[in-house]
Amino acid sequence: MTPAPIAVALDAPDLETAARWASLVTPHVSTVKVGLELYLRYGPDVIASVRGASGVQVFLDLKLHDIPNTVAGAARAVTRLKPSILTVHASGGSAMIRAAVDAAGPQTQIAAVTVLTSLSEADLAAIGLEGRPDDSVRRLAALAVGAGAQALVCSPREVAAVRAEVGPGITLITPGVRPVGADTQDQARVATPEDALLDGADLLVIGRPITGSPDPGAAAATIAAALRKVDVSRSAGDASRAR
Ligand SMILES: O=C(O)c1cc(=O)[nH]c(=O)n1[C@@H]1O[C@H](COP(=O)(O)O)[C@@H](O)[C@H]1O
Repeated sequence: MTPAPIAVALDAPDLETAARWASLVTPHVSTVKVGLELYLRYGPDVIASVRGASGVQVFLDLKLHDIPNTVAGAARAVTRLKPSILTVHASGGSAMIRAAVDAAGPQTQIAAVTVLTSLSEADLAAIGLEGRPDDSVRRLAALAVGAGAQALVCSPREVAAVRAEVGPGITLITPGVRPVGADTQDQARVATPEDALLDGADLLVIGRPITGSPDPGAAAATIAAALRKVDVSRSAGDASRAR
């Protein structure tokens, strides 16, 4: 069966746990995501450990955010690890995003994180981004694509608006995904896996709803099966769909 378009966030305190989660979920999902916790503790070797024998795609989520020269150097430094995706913050600006795109190897897509899914409208106002999150997300999405980003990270709440803004060729990645009834934890802008897919997401980042389960393999399989039932022909922007 084709693995579901899910990147499981391996936010684990130790490598053994991360590698175990990766091996349990990889029959069901296309991608595993290594973030700051694992990478800062174990360094580049963590990539090979979680990739294992399965050859699953590895998404390296370092959320680079610095001056263009520094980000280019950092992107070059991880090129040999061949992550399928590497994140940068879109708010680093056009020149920084362009530098990352130019420095990343051909096998790595640069994904620009628009507005963190943990931020509510009030949080955004407090950092000077007044108005609806959609507006900031759309503006940053357009900027990032203009700078050459091939992928964007946004919440599933905005993914339809972002798809309308950037068109079909850009990979849209949505964290902030919670199955019905799951605890939202520190995520502020969330939606269900089914809604994220229907609204045009290409890859769903899901961590604790899978890794916090007593059986991460079964949790991944359940969400993957639910996504297989989604009729993506009822696609983004279908205003008739109840929200
Ligand atoms: O870039 C990301 O992956 C990311 C961007 C964002 O806006 N929000 C967000 O939650 N993430 C990551 O997505 C994962 C979500 O994990 P859960 O909340 O456990 O499903 C974490 O690893 C976050 O670092």
